[in-house]
Amino acid sequence: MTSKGSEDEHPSVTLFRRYLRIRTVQPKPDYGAAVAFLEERAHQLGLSCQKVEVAPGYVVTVLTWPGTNPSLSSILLNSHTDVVPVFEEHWSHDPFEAFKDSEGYIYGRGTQDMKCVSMQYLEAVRRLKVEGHSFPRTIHMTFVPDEEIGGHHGMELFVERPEFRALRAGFALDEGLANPTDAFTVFYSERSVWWVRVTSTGRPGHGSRFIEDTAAEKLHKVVSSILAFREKERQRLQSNPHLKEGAVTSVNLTKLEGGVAYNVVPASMSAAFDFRVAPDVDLKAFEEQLHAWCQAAGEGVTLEFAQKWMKPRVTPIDDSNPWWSAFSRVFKDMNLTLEAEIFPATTDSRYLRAVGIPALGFSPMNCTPVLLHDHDERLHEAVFLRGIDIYTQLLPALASVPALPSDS
Ligand SMILES: CSCC[C@H](NC=O)C(=O)O
Ligand SMILES: [Zn+2]
Ligand SMILES: [Zn+2]
Repeated sequence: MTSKGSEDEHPSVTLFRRYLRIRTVQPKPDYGAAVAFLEERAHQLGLSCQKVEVAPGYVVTVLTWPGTNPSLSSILLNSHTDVVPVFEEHWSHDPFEAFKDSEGYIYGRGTQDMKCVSMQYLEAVRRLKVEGHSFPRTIHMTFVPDEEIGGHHGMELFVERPEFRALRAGFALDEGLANPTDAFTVFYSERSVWWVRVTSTGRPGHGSRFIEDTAAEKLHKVVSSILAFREKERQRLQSNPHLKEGAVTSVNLTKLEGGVAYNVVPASMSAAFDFRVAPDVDLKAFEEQLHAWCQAAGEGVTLEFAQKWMKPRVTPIDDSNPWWSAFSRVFKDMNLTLEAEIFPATTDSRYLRAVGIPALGFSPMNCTPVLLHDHDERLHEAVFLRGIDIYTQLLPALASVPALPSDS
């Protein structure tokens, strides 16, 4: 049993565990320490390192391995540096110690989401460089802040910057999810996040009376309509084995607010919903449906958006897309099974796809339960190391895709 790394530990695993110990945990991530760590890696690997401060205190770090043909567009390997908070009392080990048990499981916040991927990119590049390879296309590794709370101080701003355009990204890889089976999952689109607050107003009065037109009754109607829709989508998913989670629209009631006392009927109450809208849904019609449910509940029921993504995009997964052909060919050649899905939640890939860059979400973790944002998030060191092998095959294939019409 070891918790700190031992003589015979693979150096890539030791590096991964060092990165896990940096507390880039929301809501107060230590971004400075992460950037310093990445600068050190750039130095070690002989890569240039650019720091782009997209908002005060929010730095995007870009490590670049130049290709031999600068006229070609580049490959962007993206990962976020922040991680979500923990409920420490529910963890078997300190989530920021990077404890490794006797079987080789590494426990820690970010082991799956997504410090593993950041280190796998770096270690694959290191290995390829050491072996003396070079490829036509430039490879940029971007390490972005703020993803876990929406990327509004990260990728959303970065894609608008001249420094981003100067990267000339032709294709991007970003995060995916673990797969508990022997197969790997790749994500070619994602659902649109809509956070909706419904506010209902009505007549107040004494809690002992049958007051007409109360805020609570009307809010109840809206909640019922939305939860009935939820059930319909749930059934649709459950009854069709070909449908995966990302292909239907989900919604959860996540907050109920209002009221001041047991015996005072409040004049206002609200409910908050987290919608994830499937990419084939007509968003205009869906918004009209939401308004219709509010209207049907009565007077004085309104809705507002805290998040409203309106640019769903799908990266083609057929041979019309040369990036897909190169990506999927590697899995065929390695005899690995790949399952293509729509990402059920939200990642920074949406910003990349929205500015026209084809992007695939991929975190090389098979035979691994999905534990992102969960207690005891962990990854087996062998799965982590296998991921480096996979990128060591993927990067040459992607960075050698011949010139495309979009390159000129
Ligand atoms: C509105 S942005 C929220 C982003 C977050 N991403 C990862 O978990 C998510 O809830 O999907
Ligand atoms: Zn993530
Ligand atoms: Zn996350």
